[in-house]
Amino acid sequence: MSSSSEPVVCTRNLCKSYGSFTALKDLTIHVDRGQILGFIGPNGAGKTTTIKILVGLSRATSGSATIAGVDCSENAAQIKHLVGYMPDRFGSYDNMRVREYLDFFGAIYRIPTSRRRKRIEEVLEITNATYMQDKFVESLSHGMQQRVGIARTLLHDPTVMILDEPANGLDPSARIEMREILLRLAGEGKTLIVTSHILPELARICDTVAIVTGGSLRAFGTLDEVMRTLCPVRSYEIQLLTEQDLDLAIAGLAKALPECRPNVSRPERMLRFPIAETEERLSQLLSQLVSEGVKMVQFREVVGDLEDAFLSVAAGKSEAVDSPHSPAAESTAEVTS
Ligand SMILES: Nc1ncnc2c1ncn2[C@@H]1O[C@H](COP(=O)(O)OP(=O)(O)OP(=O)(O)O)[C@@H](O)[C@H]1O
Repeated sequence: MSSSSEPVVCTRNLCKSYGSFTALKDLTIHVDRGQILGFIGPNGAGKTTTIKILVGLSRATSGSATIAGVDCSENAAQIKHLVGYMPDRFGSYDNMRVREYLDFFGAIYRIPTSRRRKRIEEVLEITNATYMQDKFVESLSHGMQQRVGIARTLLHDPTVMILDEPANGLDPSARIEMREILLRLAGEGKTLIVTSHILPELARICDTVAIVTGGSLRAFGTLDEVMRTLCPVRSYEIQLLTEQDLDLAIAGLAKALPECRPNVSRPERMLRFPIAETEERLSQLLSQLVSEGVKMVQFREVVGDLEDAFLSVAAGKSEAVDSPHSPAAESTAEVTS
């Protein structure tokens, strides 16, 4: 078992080939206890391949994957106790009430009958699903089914939860509820890996993100690190008090950064421009405008989002991350762009 300071989930140079086809190349990522990793990639990127290895359903061709220090390929039985996996499809369970459904899975997890009833109550409470217990599973809305799916995944109290598209198909209020449940689970010490195509949703809950395409890791780090590395050209906007200030700012910008081509919106008295300069150059620009008496209402970066980062990767603007061998070395986004 791992010590509490070690990452709970750890893959090192993980590779998977199907015949001559390589589905996963040198994937090295880690997730600490109580953290949420957003695992992102387009269709066919290698997410399911990775998840199958992590849950002990598939053996890596080379490299290693461990959960709480237990090798996922060598100790599949132990891994099943450590991991709870929620697939993106609920499955079909005719004529089964929620409580019966959870009891059925409790039996599969070999939770003794004497403890099962109490555990079912606990997981229903955690997922705000107690009121559904006597409803037929088939009669539940998609959002309700997703919560019951999480309750099921929690039954055997796994250390790590892997959730495939938990927010898919949920309406905005169900998404908020799902987000709160996931954050609560992480707050209670569960380690979560979440895949999603709804990137703004992931951005709100993830501590770190890993972006894979074509079986290779393209970015890994905190959201901020990934954004900075994948989107080095930042967007700034300056809002001026009057039109006269706007003209002064256009002139000042042309003097300080002649290569910069701002977009001018006179009705908003706003200048917008992309910039790859250092913080120091930006600070100089700001000081210069102030010293020239330009009255500004705002001078700010327009922060891009995870979708921008993902699209820049999907468009092939970045190369695969050089997988570091030591997880401890990974405090920043390991991306080469
Ligand atoms: N059993 C298999 N035999 C051969 N190729 C496979 C097998 N399983 C997966 N692949 C291939 O490996 C690649 C990665 O597939 P994987 O299912 O991991 O992608 P994914 O990121 O989960 O995609 P999606 O978002 O569509 O589920 C794909 O090209 C897929 O066709």
